[in-house]
Amino acid sequence: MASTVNLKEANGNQSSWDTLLPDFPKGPLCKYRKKASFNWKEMAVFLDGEDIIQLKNRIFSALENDPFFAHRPGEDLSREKYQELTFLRCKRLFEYDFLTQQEIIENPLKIFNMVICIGMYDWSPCLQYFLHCGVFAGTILSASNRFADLLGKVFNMEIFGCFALTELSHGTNTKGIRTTATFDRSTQEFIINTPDFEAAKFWVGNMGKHATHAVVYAQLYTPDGQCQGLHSFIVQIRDIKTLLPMPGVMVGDIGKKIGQNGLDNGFAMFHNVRIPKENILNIAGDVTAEGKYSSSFKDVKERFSASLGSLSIGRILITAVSATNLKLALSIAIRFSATRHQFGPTDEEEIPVLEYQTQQWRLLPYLAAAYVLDYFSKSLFENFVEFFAGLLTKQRSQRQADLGREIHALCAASKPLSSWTAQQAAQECREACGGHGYLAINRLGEIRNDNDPNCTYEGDNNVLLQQTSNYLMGWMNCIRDKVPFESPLGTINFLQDYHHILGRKFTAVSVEDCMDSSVPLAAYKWLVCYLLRESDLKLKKEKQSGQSDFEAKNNCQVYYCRSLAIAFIEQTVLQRYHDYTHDPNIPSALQTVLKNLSALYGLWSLSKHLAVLYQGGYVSGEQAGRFIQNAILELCYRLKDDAVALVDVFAPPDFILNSPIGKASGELYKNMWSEILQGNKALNRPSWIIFAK
Ligand SMILES: CCCCCCCCCCCCCCCCCCCCCCCC(=O)SCCNC(=O)CCNC(=O)[C@H](O)C(C)(C)COP(=O)(O)OP(=O)(O)OC[C@H]1O[C@@H](n2cnc3c(N)ncnc32)[C@H](O)[C@@H]1OP(=O)(O)O
Ligand SMILES: Cc1cc2nc3c(=O)[nH]c(=O)nc-3n(C[C@H](O)[C@H](O)[C@H](O)COP(=O)(O)OP(=O)(O)OC[C@H]3O[C@@H](n4cnc5c(N)ncnc54)[C@H](O)[C@@H]3O)c2cc1C
Repeated sequence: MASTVNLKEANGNQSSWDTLLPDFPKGPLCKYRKKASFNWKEMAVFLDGEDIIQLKNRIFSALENDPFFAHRPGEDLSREKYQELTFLRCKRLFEYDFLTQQEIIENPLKIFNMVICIGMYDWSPCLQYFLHCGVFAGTILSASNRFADLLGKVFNMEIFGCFALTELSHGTNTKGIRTTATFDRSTQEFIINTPDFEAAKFWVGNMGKHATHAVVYAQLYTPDGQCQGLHSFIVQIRDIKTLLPMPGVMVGDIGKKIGQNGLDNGFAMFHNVRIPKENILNIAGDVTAEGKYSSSFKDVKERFSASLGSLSIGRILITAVSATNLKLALSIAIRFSATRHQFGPTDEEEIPVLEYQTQQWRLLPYLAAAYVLDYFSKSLFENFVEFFAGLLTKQRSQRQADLGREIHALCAASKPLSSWTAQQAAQECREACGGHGYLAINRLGEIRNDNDPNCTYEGDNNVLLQQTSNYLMGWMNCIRDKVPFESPLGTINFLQDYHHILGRKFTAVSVEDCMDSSVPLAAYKWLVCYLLRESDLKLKKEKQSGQSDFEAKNNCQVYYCRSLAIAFIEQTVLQRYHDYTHDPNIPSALQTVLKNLSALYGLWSLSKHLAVLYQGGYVSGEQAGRFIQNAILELCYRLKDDAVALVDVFAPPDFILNSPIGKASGELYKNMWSEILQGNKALNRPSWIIFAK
């Protein structure tokens, strides 16, 4: 299957790369930089293109030169101050107006990169900004063009928006949402009600302190008393000038979280709040003036998916956000590992900890994952852009519907894969930096805590994976009946070969044989088919033993459907990266390192499934497992001299990375020491000490 992100010409030469990407300061990292097998600037230009690098430079330099974004070493901000600063920063982002509408239309990847650049600095202002003008405004935009006036106010920041789906007692289970919107024919209004406090909107980003308007999800009731299912409505929750709650609205802040504390997450209850009929976002359906429900979707299920369709972009971006956290954590841990010397072959000579096999094995597969997931999130974003264009032009073709389902199935698994990978990596990076990794100024704790909710919001990871396995299981009838099938993005097309693939075996006879990503890719195809077959058999067995559909499905998750969804997304992510890195147009100087990254990611991910590969008979004997393990170690070894250059490609400037041990100079101790001493309280005498006389 061809990937959608075009291979970008790494055109230009050293001098044009130098203009875009200045050299790093000289220092202890030079030793590794000299050993790299490729030019990091060529790689950066190849991966992003000059246009995107210019955008990144523009954003990074604006933040660095703006006093609102200044770092304050040693200062512990209170939550309230942090929320205030976040809001002021968010306002500044509007003033910068980094991208014009035209630029976004010409290259939608620019908005994607903008999310990442701002998030690299701090996720709180980034999420605040994009919840308002991405999630809130994007949901409205995809519904209808009758809200042009309101959208104008969004982009002028005259109003401030949030996206209110979750309630205190239901989140992932959106069918359990209990807020109601009842149509009143006599006034042509909807009446929004919260039945009790357990149905209060809860967790809503921007709602705690700032939002004036919310997209509120509620069960729509027509005057005949019928519930027409989940729909979304624009509801004003605070006065635009005073920020006092609107009549009938109780709104507040939910308090301190584990991370992302600049963002104000809030709750709201509605008591007979009246909104004009026009405020329904008629994505799934609408109500006539007489109170009749109408929908262009033929069944309840389709309506349900349409009303939740806007969640896909969030999940794709969370895939990218998590990959970004992976990059941040690795930039710090790899630069640290290349400059931190401990132990050595003799008493006189200490070696960088990156030279230890264990350190390489702990970090370098995550480095490969950062490259692979970054590429995947971009390519999936581009798939989404195609889908979104269809949505805006009201396409109702079968392809459009199938594309929506496929993107949903992909991002419902790529979000878990990416967020979990980043979460585990952040912890590994923290430990890989020893005690210094635990010092807050080095930022690994913040990265870990800010990444954490990526595993939960926009749908809990474990529950979302069920969407992907449901999608895959849905193809079983075609597979069994040998009916030809394909999907718009082609991600399931290989399943047509299901019967053949199941007969295949692992054929590598040496470690060298395993060094290309085609080896894990072939194994993954077998694994997906095997887990699909086993999940299908297990489901049948559960049903035959008298379990209800609900119970049967639940009893098929662990070791079956859950593993299936994970194997499928790992396979898909790897397939895209394999195709990308094996394209003959890749500049020759970059080919080897990119292929090594692809092979390492594939083998390392696959190695977590070794038990199932043996269990199902795809591999047998002692040697096969050994080959895979040794190939992983060999690839880590081959990549270790490239590791610093590989993080140089994606690490943001020092100001943005904001970690003394991760600075580009590699002056690990000088940087830490000066940061500690800059802290205004480092040498203070405590004011509270009173010694006994
Ligand atoms: C040219 C310009 C282009 C520009 C492009 C646009 C750019 C815009 C930029 C925007 C920037 C945005 C920046 C965002 C920044 C990123 C960070 C985001 C930070 C987020 C903060 C947090 C926000 C939130 O958390 S909001 C709350 C989110 N809540 C959830 O996600 C709830 C999760 N639960 C669910 O979605 C569902 O209930 C689910 C999926 C668990 C299903 O539940 P259930 O079991 O009850 O249903 P099923 O029976 O399985 O489903 C029925 C049917 O529907 C299908 N379906 C469900 N969901 C979807 C969907 N989203 N899309 C499509 N289809 C769906 C499901 O597959 C079933 O279909 P079948 O065919 O019957 O199987
Ligand atoms: C920082 C943050 C910001 C947020 N921002 C917003 C926002 O702006 N707007 C908004 O509307 N919401 C927001 N949310 C809410 C978020 O979308 C929900 O928390 C999320 O969808 C998970 O739902 P839940 O909390 O109800 O978890 P639950 O669905 O109750 O899950 C609890 C546990 O039960 C397990 N579980 C549940 N169902 C099943 C099942 N069928 N099978 C197996 N296991 C199951 C889950 O795996 C999980 O471990 C935010 C949340 C956070 C943490």
